[in-house]
Amino acid sequence: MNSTSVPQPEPCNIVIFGASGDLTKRKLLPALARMHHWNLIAPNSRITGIVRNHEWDIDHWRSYVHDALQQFRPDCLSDTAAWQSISDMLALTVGDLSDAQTYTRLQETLISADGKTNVLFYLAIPPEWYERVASNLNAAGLLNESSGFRRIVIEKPFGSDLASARELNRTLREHMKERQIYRIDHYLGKEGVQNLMVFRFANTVFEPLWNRNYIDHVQISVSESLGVEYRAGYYEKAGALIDMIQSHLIQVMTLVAMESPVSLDGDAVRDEKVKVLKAVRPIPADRVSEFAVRAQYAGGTVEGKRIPAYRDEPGVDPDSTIETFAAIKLYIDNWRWQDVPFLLRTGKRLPNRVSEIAIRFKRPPMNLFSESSSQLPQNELIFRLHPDEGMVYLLNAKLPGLNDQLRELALDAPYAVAGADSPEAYETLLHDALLGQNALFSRADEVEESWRIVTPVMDAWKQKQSIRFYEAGSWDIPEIETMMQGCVGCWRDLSEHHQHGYSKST
Ligand SMILES: NC(=O)C1=CN([C@@H]2O[C@H](COP(=O)(O)OP(=O)(O)OC[C@H]3O[C@@H](n4cnc5c(N)ncnc54)[C@H](OP(=O)(O)O)[C@@H]3O)[C@@H](O)[C@H]2O)C=CC1
Ligand SMILES: O=C1O[C@H](COP(=O)(O)O)[C@@H](O)[C@H](O)[C@H]1O
Repeated sequence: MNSTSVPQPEPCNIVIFGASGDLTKRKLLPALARMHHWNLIAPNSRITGIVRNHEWDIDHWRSYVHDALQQFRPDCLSDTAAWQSISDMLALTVGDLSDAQTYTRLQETLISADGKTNVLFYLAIPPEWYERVASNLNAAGLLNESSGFRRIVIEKPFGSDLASARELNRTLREHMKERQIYRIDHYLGKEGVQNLMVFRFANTVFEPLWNRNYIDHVQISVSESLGVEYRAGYYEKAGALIDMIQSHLIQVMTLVAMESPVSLDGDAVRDEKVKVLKAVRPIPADRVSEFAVRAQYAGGTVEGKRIPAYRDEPGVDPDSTIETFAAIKLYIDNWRWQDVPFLLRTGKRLPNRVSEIAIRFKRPPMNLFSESSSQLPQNELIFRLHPDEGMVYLLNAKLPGLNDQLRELALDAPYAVAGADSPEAYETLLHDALLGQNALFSRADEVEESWRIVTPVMDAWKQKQSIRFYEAGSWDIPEIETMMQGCVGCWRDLSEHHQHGYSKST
């Protein structure tokens, strides 16, 4: 990354609640180490871990951080001086989240620089603790901004339905202002997702086509080969609809659909996203099966490995009807998008890991080349997020030679720039949170609207005592094809050979 043009945030106390947890180890510590590497953590900053295990002391915390980096970011340890400087930033507070003393002790660890005491609280803890921790922080005076900024980062899930999300937002705002709350959605930190906004609003070429006159439909797909891993407890309550669609996929959809914001200011961007969400047509409660499909993986083979059924995974109810695959069709009732389907799908234990956003254009009004092809393949613009980031534009061209045959031409533009080191989503988002830039974080009303959109589907699925299965490692979910009725072509084929955008999804 070219860090010379990237602003360095002010010195800050970065306080991690849940320092001994999985998210801290796999995502936060590696991200902080990389930010340190790029000089994006100001000297005189401090990283304070909060743990409840009284056997931990500062040496234990230091060696824990070292081990985490060894495992997930060994490059950040190659320079002894760099590690020493990270190690010098570390501080530890031991105490339970429910104990007022924990917050008093934390207060004592905070350091000031340049006359300010800035604090970013990262709540890497079970969500049922968010309200209580916010209340305890407030009671201890730790959210008062008289000596510097006080911001709080929380992780999804933001509630478990519309009512609980509203209640969470209401309670958090009893203790702090909305602008102090950073609801993280790591999809918004992905380079490929941010590129969507740049592509749309820094170019003139496609924006005139970006509407119902030219676009037939939009497909947003996140296919994972992994299963639920160690998170069955959480997943059994969430399922694919809430885990991925209610948050990440709907967020991505808003960036595809929104109008140009008046600026990149957080509220300017989020105002436009909320307008999209508010325009999403409610799914009729009695017709959910036309708009949404769910399934659960049975045993099978993924990437050459035998995989047990979801119901046989540790921590999963043997009769579980939780979906590991979900697809949903949404319409945005506004001038630009009237009657253009937005098709969102995601699942675990599918054949491979592919994420992409595909904009499928309408067919030409007539086919001059009918002798050589009965139906022209449709033009398609694909933003790839995984396995590699980039854009592909699928066009029809002439097959070279003395014939009038056509071929599909893929203008393939990888996103990576030789030698460039792209930031991970958590690096981008932590950097933004330290700078006070909240455009890539979800606002309360966005979260609530997303819950509103999925509520009829959640309700309908809760009432059903059965679920259909797909073999792990397969796309054997034919029901999703009926969602494509009226659309040009089929779902895109995400299998290995096609993932670079060369697919002929007729
Ligand atoms: N892990 C991930 O990839 C993702 C996580 N999230 C969200 O991030 C948050 C953290 O998740 P994750 O790291 O996986 O969870 P873990 O269960 O691995 O970690 C939870 C942390 O909270 C601490 N904790 C729990 N109760 C208390 C208490 N009473 N007092 C002090 N500390 C306490 C735990 O301490 P102890 O070690 O002592 O138990 C542990 O450090 C959750 O909200 C989750 O939904 C969101 C997306 C992805
Ligand atoms: O938030 C989550 O995202 C991951 C998928 O993220 P990706 O960046 O690997 O595409 C998903 O596996 C997990 O279940 C979900 O909670």
